[in-house]
Amino acid sequence: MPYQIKQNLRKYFIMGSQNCNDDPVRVLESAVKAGITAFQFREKGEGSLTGDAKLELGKQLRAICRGYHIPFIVNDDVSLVDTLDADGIHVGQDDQSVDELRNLFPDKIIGLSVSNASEVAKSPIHLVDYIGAGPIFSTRTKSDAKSAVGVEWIATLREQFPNLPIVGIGGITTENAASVISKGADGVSFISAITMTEDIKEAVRQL
Ligand SMILES: Cc1ncc(COP(=O)(O)OP(=O)(O)O)c(N)n1
Ligand SMILES: Cc1nc(C(=O)O)sc1CCOP(=O)(O)O
Ligand SMILES: [Mg+2]
Repeated sequence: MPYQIKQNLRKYFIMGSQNCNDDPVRVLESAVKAGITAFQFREKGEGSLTGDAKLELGKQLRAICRGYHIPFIVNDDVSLVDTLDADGIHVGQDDQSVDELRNLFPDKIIGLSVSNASEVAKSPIHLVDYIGAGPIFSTRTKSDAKSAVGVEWIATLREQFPNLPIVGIGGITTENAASVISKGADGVSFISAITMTEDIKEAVRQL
């Protein structure tokens, strides 16, 4: 794996066309130029693309990440991993199992969401490359998001897993990102902090 996962989690941008008011290709280009360290293609939810249109957008976004040497991770959609030659996949508790994914993709990055202790207890944490912890703050971006768990969830995970790469997610903004890092996260992941800002360069700098 050519990436140093902890460093690459530092400013982890997630996005699909449904999140963007502007052209998603331009949004990602601005974000990578501004210094994001990883990208997740999450074409999901109301207004999202499907079929060939999703694939075509994925190809364009994948090419941008390749050009800037940042990991391109797909959300949920296992079929896209090989088709887009993604660097990895992010799944949640209700998606394809990590055990199956690790068998399918021994050398890819696998990220898993965990929101509470019981999810941790039933997850094969030893098989994943990083965990997404959240929602740390309340979010309006994901309609089925759980209730906010707060920054203490990061501290709890860090105590239990001193070396595991951890990224916070959910409601993370330029104002609160530092509080997530201060509790032990390796990085922050965010959608609206970039897709809803007027100034992507400045938002990435502050994040
Ligand atoms: C980095 C990161 N963390 C958590 C999630 C959420 O994944 P999931 O619970 O599977 O929800 P969806 O994103 O699939 O709606 C994530 N995508 N990325
Ligand atoms: C995709 C996603 N997953 C979450 C989780 O808690 O697992 S919260 C979330 C949405 C993050 O968007 P924003 O940065 O705009 O709040
Ligand atoms: Mg999922």
